[in-house]
Amino acid sequence: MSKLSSMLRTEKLVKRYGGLLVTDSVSLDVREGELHAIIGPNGAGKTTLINQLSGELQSNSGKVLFDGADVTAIPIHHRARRGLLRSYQITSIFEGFTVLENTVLSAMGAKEHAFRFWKPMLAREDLVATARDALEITQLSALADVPAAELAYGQRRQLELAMALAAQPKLLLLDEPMAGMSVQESTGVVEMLKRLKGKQTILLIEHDMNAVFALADRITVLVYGKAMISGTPDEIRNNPEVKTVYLGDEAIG
Ligand SMILES: Nc1ncnc2c1ncn2[C@@H]1O[C@H](COP(=O)(O)OP(=O)(O)OP(=O)(O)O)[C@@H](O)[C@H]1O
Repeated sequence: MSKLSSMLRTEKLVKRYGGLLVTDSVSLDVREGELHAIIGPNGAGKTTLINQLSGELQSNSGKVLFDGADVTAIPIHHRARRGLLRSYQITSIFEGFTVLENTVLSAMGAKEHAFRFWKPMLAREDLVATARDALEITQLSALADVPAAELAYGQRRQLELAMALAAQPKLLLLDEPMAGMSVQESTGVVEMLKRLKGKQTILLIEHDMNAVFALADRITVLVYGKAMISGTPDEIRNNPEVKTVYLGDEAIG
């Protein structure tokens, strides 16, 4: 696949709640290798759209095409198994297991039906190597042997990301990965995403405009459920319609 090919595409995707059209015929294109951000004012429909992509919500009409296949009717866990993964969708963290063990479990779950071929977890060198890479990217290596129960909030969120990466998804859906984090922890996530850029296809929803404009290869602006425009950060920043939407909000970019 070339870099410009689509990893995820939607065609005229629709979600209605009664008379309320929350996703209004959205056609989106996330290319292989890019970090694509979705921004939009509160209530624009970002969370609804990501739920439709992950499979948590069924769409009323339209299509979700992932890695060349139509996954519109495919349930959430099967989408994840094909490599369309949302970070918090990872099996919950096992409190008594260490950071490394939790991450190895996630790597294992992605490769085979977990526990089917049970062996001592840390004897699986291939999985341990994958897990250690994920811990390095998320800067959790120093905490590898710490039980999950002892992690602070921000570190748990980092562990979720590490576990998501260890599952080696083809596309990672990240819904506000910095929410609830301290400034220092958020900076850590931005740095991590910079390191991942180009290596991992990511669809990011994030309210922090500075982070979005610093990170994204392309941005789609969602307004009242419609994809108003997709483009590079510069194209979005200089678009008069986008400026109008964000008028009164802090300056974007
Ligand atoms: N289950 C539901 N039933 C009815 N209306 C809903 C439901 N879920 C969301 N909505 C409505 O759909 C619209 C879009 O909501 P959504 O949470 O997707 O927006 P958002 O862009 O993620 O917002 P925010 O930036 O505030 O998180 C809102 O008007 C919301 O009230």
